[in-house]
Amino acid sequence: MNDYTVRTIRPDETRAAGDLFRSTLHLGPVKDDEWPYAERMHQPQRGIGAFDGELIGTVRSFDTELTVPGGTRLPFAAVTGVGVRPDRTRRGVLRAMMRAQLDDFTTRGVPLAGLYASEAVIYGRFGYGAATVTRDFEIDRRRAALRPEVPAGGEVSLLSADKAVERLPELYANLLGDRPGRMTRSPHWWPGFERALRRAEAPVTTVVHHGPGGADGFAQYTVDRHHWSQPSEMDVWHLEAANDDAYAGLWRYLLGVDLVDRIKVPGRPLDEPVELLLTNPRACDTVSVDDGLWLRLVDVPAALAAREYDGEPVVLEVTDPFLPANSGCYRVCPDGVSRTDVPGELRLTVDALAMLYLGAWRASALATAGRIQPAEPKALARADRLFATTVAAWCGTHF
Ligand SMILES: CC(=O)SCCNC(=O)CCNC(=O)[C@H](O)C(C)(C)COP(=O)(O)OP(=O)(O)OC[C@H]1O[C@@H](n2cnc3c(N)ncnc32)[C@H](O)[C@@H]1OP(=O)(O)O
Repeated sequence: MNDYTVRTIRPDETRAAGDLFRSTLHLGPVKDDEWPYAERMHQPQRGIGAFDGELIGTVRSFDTELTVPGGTRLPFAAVTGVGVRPDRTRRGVLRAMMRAQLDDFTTRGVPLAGLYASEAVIYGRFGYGAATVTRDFEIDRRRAALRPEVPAGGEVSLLSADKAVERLPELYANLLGDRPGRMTRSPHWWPGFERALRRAEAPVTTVVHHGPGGADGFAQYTVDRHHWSQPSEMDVWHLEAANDDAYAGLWRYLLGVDLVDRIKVPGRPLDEPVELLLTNPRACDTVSVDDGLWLRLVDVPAALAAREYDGEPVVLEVTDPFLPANSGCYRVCPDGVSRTDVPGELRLTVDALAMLYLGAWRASALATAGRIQPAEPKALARADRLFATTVAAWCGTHF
């Protein structure tokens, strides 16, 4: 029996909800001078709390859009702030909040939701699947020289913190492109960016790349340098380029920053050709490859219909225990997606479908792991082709 209730967080409870979430991550309450930023990150009516007399759990989201293969952008609920008080865990509080939140997305007609998972074992049961894969890499700057044929790039210029806050939202929107998994950054995302920029311990540097058509890329980084005799590290927080020239120009700049020994770049797309810029590709080390965005197809027919496909039809039999209206057979082909009574060729749960959806995982790889059960084994090769994408799925926006 549940001895708690789940309801929408009131505006006067927002700060307590934020602090509860922080405490579950072993962080202290938000400081008074940071609250003006943090408050703007909470979209009204999107916070959910569990109460048993006191607030014991919280989850929230903000509205944005996600690019799906083919370039269409779908409404997307960015889920964050998930936490349950440690003296109330493992009694179904998260499950009850996920129920309320996914029901709310369904009622409001939001086809996709996603999150970054603190642990990879939590969200599959609610239908979320790891739908992008990211790479962290590090460059030994002292060994990294650019190959002669690398494009020269354009001019790179510094941007003050005030100008970064003012100009980057529009610049980011202009260079978003159509890579699957990319998301628009809502007015509830940028305050976190501003807080990080203005409150960081080390100075944050923002640079913009200018091509023939104007600003077409930017990067942001800090340099950790304690003592002249110690190696110093650059941490690249953001690197966005609309084209190859901007990408090369930004790397030419970053590799040229003085008094830096190592450049650390987390959470990048798998197909980023950074090694190919270097005369010695081994100056770049992959440090880890991890799950990135966890995606939830809230409305399976709408989500399947919105993306592009290539190749021959496949019939998928999808099971969604948490949102059973999604369960059923779908005929998927480049001409469209329709529900069908024809028996499914490939059986899978909705979290595995999310792993397939942006093209990060091949159907045959999911079958190898038992995540897809093929009633018709030949359908795997067709599904591999149908769901393949020309560029790797990548979100690049942490929330
Ligand atoms: C998107 C984000 O914000 S990521 C941040 C997530 N937050 C954190 O990691 C903070 C620390 N952890 C917590 O606050 C909590 O442990 C939570 C939110 C992860 C889980 O909350 P709980 O109320 O304990 O989850 P609940 O009791 O509803 O569990 C639901 C199911 O998930 C499982 N589960 C929940 N958390 C975990 C975990 N950390 N590891 C393994 N299994 C877990 C439960 O065993 C249960 O399994 P079942 O479906 O077989 O019954």
